[in-house]
Amino acid sequence: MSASSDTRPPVTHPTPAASAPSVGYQGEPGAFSELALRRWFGGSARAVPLPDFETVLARVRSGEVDFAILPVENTLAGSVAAACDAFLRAEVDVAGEVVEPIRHQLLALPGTPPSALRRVSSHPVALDQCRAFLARHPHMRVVTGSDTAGAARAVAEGGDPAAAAIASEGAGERYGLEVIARDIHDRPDNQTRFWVLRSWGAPMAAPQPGVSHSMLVFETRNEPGALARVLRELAEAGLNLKALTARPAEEPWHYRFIAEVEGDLTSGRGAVAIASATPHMVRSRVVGPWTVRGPGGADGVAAPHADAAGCRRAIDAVDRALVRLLAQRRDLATRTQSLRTGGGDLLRDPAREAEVLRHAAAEARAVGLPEESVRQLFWRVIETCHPAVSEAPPVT
Ligand SMILES: O=C(O)C(=O)C[C@]1(C(=O)O)C=C[C@@H](O)C=C1
Repeated sequence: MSASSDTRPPVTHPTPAASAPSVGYQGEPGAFSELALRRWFGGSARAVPLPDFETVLARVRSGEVDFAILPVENTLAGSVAAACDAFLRAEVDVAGEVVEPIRHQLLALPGTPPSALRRVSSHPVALDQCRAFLARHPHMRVVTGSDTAGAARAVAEGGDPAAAAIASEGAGERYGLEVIARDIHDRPDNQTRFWVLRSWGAPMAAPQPGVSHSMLVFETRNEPGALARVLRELAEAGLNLKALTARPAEEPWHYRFIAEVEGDLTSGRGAVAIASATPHMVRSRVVGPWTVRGPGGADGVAAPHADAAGCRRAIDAVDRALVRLLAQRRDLATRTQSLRTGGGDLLRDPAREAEVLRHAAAEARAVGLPEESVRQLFWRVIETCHPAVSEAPPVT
């Protein structure tokens, strides 16, 4: 793989006309996909739980939901095959990517001693991330279910003290379960990548900062070197190959490849690479570009670490990102002010400030932060972005 530095302008990020988009996800409330969609869309988005990946894709394709979120790869369990296959069958666009830290908890009815547990259920991809824990507890029979939060709900509703589920702490809180064993995933830096999907042709809005990523979906001729020739065109264009996924095409022993690269395949050297690779491909389509958010993503938030020094480095990275976001916010606020006043004196808008504080409080509630404290912090944020605004916050 070759390194690349992306100096192109920011990727255009989709935002639907409505301020609170609807976002479909597979699973039940409390699923990791719901956490991921909150990271991308914030607390005000309407999360729409759906039974399976096919339904998620069908809903976003038909426009019944504005966006969808799809788990595509986990650092321990690898590609989420069913999600990739559903994506390959649907004509949808990737609008963004979220990298979400995944922390699994063993959940059971409150007061259950660990020795009483006989059965543990969860999504198979989640079970794959907790292999060492499950191997250490062979007295628990492993049962696969259709999602983590659904498994937690079933334990709560079933009332069986021998039953446990593996799911997020949030799912445990939602369904009134207790954490019996904490952080049981095989590595502390466990993460999943999710694609944010939209139907082709959905409106695009404000550009987002960050490195753009895009993908080539293709099939090759069944001949020696066909895949290597396509990949060489990408490498020679200086595009870093981030992930290569192979899924079976319908015809026996034929494959469909998803090559994800850092860079834009729709313009410049990326488009030239695609033109050169075309003779080596049977079918192909380019998807994206999009930006990445979350640990290891383009917004610079660091991954979780096992030791305190690693955590502090991660905190430092988060703090740097926060300050950069503040500078970005100040620039936007300054521009808003000048558009509102036609370049005149700074003018406060108490109604808008109240709205900003309300949004921040809603966001805080969604991620479990103390609302009042975040509200006050945001008053200081408005102040910091506008030194001229320094009075007490409006009462809402
Ligand atoms: O939204 C605006 O009109 C702004 O000027 C930005 C902003 C803010 O920082 O959020 C700043 C001052 C106004 O009183 C209201 C909001």
